[in-house]
Amino acid sequence: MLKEKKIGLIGAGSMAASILAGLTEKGEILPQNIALINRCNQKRLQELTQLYGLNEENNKPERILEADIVILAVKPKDVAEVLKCWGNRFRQGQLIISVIAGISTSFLESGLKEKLAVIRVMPNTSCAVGLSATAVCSGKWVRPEDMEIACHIFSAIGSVFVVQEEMMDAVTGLSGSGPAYFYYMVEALESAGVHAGLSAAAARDLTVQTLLGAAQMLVKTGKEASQLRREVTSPGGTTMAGLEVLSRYRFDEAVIQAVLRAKERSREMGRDFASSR
Ligand SMILES: NC(=O)C1=CN([C@@H]2O[C@H](COP(=O)(O)OP(=O)(O)OC[C@H]3O[C@@H](n4cnc5c(N)ncnc54)[C@H](O)[C@@H]3O)[C@@H](O)[C@H]2O)C=CC1
Ligand SMILES: O=C(O)[C@@H]1CCC=N1
Repeated sequence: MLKEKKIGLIGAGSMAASILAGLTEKGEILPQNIALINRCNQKRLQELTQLYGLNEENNKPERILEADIVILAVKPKDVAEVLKCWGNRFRQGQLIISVIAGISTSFLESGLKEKLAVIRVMPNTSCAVGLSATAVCSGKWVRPEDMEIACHIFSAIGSVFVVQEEMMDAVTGLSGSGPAYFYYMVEALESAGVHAGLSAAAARDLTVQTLLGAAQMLVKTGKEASQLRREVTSPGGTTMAGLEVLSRYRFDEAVIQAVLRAKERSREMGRDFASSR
C-alpha cells in the first residue's frame, strides 16, 4: 500500500528518525520514495539520509510538494513557520499527517490554502522498534481512505488507537511522553541495584529483562496489573516491604500528577503556539 506512495517528511529529528527506522526496517516504504528536509542542521539530514538509505537528491522542497503524504515532524514552536512556508504550496490531494504535540487539526487546516486532509497522530519513539502506541484522529476534510493510509503507516510500527481529537492531550501526556517515564523508572532501578551492591551491568540487564517480562505478562496473560502485582507480593515478604516504601513516598500520586501535568502542557503548547501565529 505504501510502496507506491511518495512520502515527504518535514523535520529530521528524533520522531522522524523513529518513524523512518520502523518503516524501513519493516520494508513498508521504499527509501527512494522518501523526501526529507530539515531546517539548519544539514549534518543531521545527511546522517538520516545515509542511515536509512534515502536518496539525497530527493531532499528538496520540490519533492515535498510532489509527495502523496507529508508528515510534519517539527516542534510545536516551529509550526507557524512551517505553515507560513508551506501552507500556500501544498496541493489538493496531498495528505498531511502531523505528529506535532498540542497542535490541533483545525489550527493546521486554518494555515493551509487548500482544503486538505489533515490527520493528527501521537506516536512515541518506540516506532523505531515497531512498538509505538499511536493515537490517530482526523481533521475536517479527511476521507475514510486517508484514515486508512495513516492507520496503515502507524500500524506497521506499532498499535494504533483511533480517538476523538479532545483526547489527544491526554494521550500525549500518557503514551506520547510515556516511554520517558519508564526510562526514568529504569534509571532509578539501575541506580537502586548499584546501591544494593550489584555491578552497573548486572543492574541494567536485570532491570531491562524485568521490564520486558512484566510487559509481556500484561500482554500475554491479559490480567490486570493489580492482579499481577498481587501475584508477586507474598504476605510479609520482600515485595510487600518494597511496595510499602513506594506507597509511603506516594509513587502513584507522583505518576498521576506527572501525566496530568504533561496533558496540561500539551494544551498549553497548542494555545501558545497557535496564538503566536
Ligand atoms: N520525541 C518524541 O518522543 C515525540 C515527539 N512528538 C512530536 O514530534 C515533533 C518532533 O519532535 P522531535 O522529533 O522530538 O523534535 P526534534 O527537535 O528532534 O526534531 C525537529 C526537527 O525539525 C526541524 N525543523 C524545525 N523547523 C523546521 C522547518 N521549518 N523545516 C524543516 N525542518 C524544521 C529541526 O531542525 C529538527 O531537526 C514534535 O512536535 C513533538 O511534539 C510526538 C510524539 C513523540
Ligand atoms: O516532550 C514532548 O513534547 C514530546 C511530545 C510527546 C513526547 N515528546
